[in-house]
Amino acid sequence: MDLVIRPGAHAPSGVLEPPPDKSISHRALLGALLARGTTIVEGLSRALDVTATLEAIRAFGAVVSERANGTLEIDGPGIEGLVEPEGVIDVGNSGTLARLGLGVATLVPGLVVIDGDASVRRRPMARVIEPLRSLGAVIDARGGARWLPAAVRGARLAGGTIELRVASAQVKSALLLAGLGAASAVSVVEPVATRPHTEELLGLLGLEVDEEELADGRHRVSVVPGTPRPVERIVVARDPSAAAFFVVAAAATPGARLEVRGAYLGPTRTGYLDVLRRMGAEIEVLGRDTVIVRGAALGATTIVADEVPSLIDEVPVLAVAFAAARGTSRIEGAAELRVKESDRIETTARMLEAFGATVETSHDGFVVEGPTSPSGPVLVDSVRDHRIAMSAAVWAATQGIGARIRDAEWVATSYPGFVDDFVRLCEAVVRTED
Ligand SMILES: O=C(O)C1=C[C@@H](OP(=O)(O)O)[C@@H](O)[C@H](O)C1
Ligand SMILES: C=C(OP(=O)(O)O)C(=O)O
Repeated sequence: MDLVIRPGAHAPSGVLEPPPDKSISHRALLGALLARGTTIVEGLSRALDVTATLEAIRAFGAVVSERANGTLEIDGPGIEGLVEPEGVIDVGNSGTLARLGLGVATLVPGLVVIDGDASVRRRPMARVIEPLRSLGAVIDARGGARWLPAAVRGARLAGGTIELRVASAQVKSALLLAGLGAASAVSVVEPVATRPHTEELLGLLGLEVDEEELADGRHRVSVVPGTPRPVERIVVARDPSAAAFFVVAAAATPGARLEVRGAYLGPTRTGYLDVLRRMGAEIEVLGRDTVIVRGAALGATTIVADEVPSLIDEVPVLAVAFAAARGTSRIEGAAELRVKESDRIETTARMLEAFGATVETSHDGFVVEGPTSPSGPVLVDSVRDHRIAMSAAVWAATQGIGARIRDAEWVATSYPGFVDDFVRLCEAVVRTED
């Protein structure tokens, strides 16, 4: 489906309550699965990636019922009661479910086969499979244990310390979840701290989780194996990464004002706010979860490797801010972008070029010469990557130009209500075409 945006929209303004956080939603469901008893999950994301996790926990033995008010009541079998799924676990487009699912599968007695769509089949799995195997997991996968589909045979793992080369919350999470059934503690050392949602969940489930900042700047997290106790209620915070499309567009437009309410604002998720601040936008955080954005004429900046985990999913839309800013902006140390839903170094560059921007890519980042003054209409291929589609839509709106975004239905991967929020906040007139 193509999204056709008529000329005449404007930068987002008003109040945004972003959708529920995708990362936290995945964890809430896995927590409800691994704790034996009933958990109420409030405000779960309806993103397709999370729907895949909901199906997965059902296949592992959770019983899920939806209440009239939209909250979910989940009866989890607990680690001891996990069941061997009848069919393949289909992760769809979700790298998070693929990686965390490999960790959980080691706890399941019997065989678990995990597969996903064409994009997930291209994403690296050795980064999870190799360390799990080193703890005793029995896993095989396509291409010499590098790609999905993968097959896991439940086994009791040994404890130990794993030192990761890539900063990945997904890999860390897979190891911590698998560690729940290990013979002794599992520790993960990551080069830079990544999002802590699995650690937060395990703490909520009454498990012992330790964290330490090492002298060389790395971050160590350990979990002591144990039985999760059910949490009565998990309330999912709103998604700062979904908010980012509108926040960046407002920040890059002098005179625009946007208020975002209810978003998770933990330090590993808000790197993009720091970047926008140093580019000149006025960003104010009120209380625990409200952000007021006032747009400005932005100046150029450089994003360096250590910051990347705190804004990894926001890079396609931050690239729009780069293109709008005066001067040369760059991002480096971001090779991880090459192994997301698309190769986001190349696909972000193509998206910017469709608007007339000057971009040069490197192996681990790109450089953008701004400012760009796009004239419409523009044609952007989303390459079935939700974040490319949404970044292009908000940029077209800030410029008031017409745009056609191919395969825009993929926004539902993370933000099913995106088009509604876009139409309301940007006063956009849109139509969809098959
Ligand atoms: O753990 C998570 O929920 C996620 C971690 C990130 O991946 P990596 O940490 O593997 O880079 C991010 O890109 C993804 O959208 C969600
Ligand atoms: C990379 C993303 O998700 P995942 O890794 O779960 O597919 C994303 O949402 O941008």
